[in-house]
Amino acid sequence: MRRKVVAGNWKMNMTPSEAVALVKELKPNMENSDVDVIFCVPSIDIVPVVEACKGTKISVGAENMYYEEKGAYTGEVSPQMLVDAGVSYVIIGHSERRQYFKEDNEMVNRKIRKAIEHDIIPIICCGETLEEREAGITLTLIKKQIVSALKYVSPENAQRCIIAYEPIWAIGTGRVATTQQAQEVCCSIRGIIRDIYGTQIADAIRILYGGSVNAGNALQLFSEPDIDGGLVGGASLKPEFSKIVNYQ
Ligand SMILES: O=C(CO)COP(=O)(O)O
Repeated sequence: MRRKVVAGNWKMNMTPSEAVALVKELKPNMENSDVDVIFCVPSIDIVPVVEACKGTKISVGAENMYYEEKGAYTGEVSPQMLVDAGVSYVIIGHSERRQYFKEDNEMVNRKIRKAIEHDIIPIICCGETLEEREAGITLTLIKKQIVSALKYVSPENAQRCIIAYEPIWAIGTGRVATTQQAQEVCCSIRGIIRDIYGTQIADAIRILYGGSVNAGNALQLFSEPDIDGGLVGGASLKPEFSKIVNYQ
C-alpha cells in the first residue's frame, strides 16, 4: 500500500519571518494526519522552517537545486547545502522553472541524478500546456518528460522518487483537472514506469496530482487509484492546507 503524500509548494512567497509564523499556525493540525507532509519552501526560508518543524513529522523540501557540487555558480544552491540545512526533498522540473528559467529535460535529469546521489528525494514534475492537451499530445509529451527525467536512474532509486503530474493549464488558475483527467494521466505515468522498471517499482512509486488542489477537491482526487496525494501551490499558504492534509 503506497503512503499518501501532501506537499506544499510555497513558490516565491513568504519571507523568513512569515514562513515561521505560517509553520507555527499549521503544525498543530499536521500531527494526526496519515500522510507524509512536506513543506517545499524558498531557499532563504529553509533554515528557519527546518527549525520551526523540529519535533514534528513534517519534512522540509527545496523548490530547486543545482546539479554541481560547489564552485563558481553565482546564485545557485548545491545539494550539500540542502542536506546540511536539513532538507530531504527537492522539487525538480516544475513547469515554472521550465518556462521562466529555460530548464530542459536534460537539465532536469542531471538535477534528479544529483539529488539522488545526495539522498534527497526528487519530486519530479511533468505536465502539458492547454495547447498540447487540445492537440491530443498530452500522453506523448508526458512520456518524453518521464523517460528523460529517469534516464540512468536505477530501479531502486526510481522507486524512491515522487512524480507530480501538474497540467500547466490547471496551475494557479482555479481550473482543476477533472478527477478522470488526473487519474488517466497518473495511471499512464504508472504504465510508463512499468514499461521501464517493471510492476514492482510501478506499484511502489508515488504519483501526485498538482494544479488548483484545495480543501474541496482533495478527497475526490486523492481517492483515485493512481493518485497518491497532491502537490499544492496557493492553498499550501493558507490554513486550508490543514484540511487538505487531513482530507479523509
Ligand atoms: O504549481 C503547483 C504546485 O507545484 C500548483 O499550484 P496551485 O495549487 O496554486 O494551482
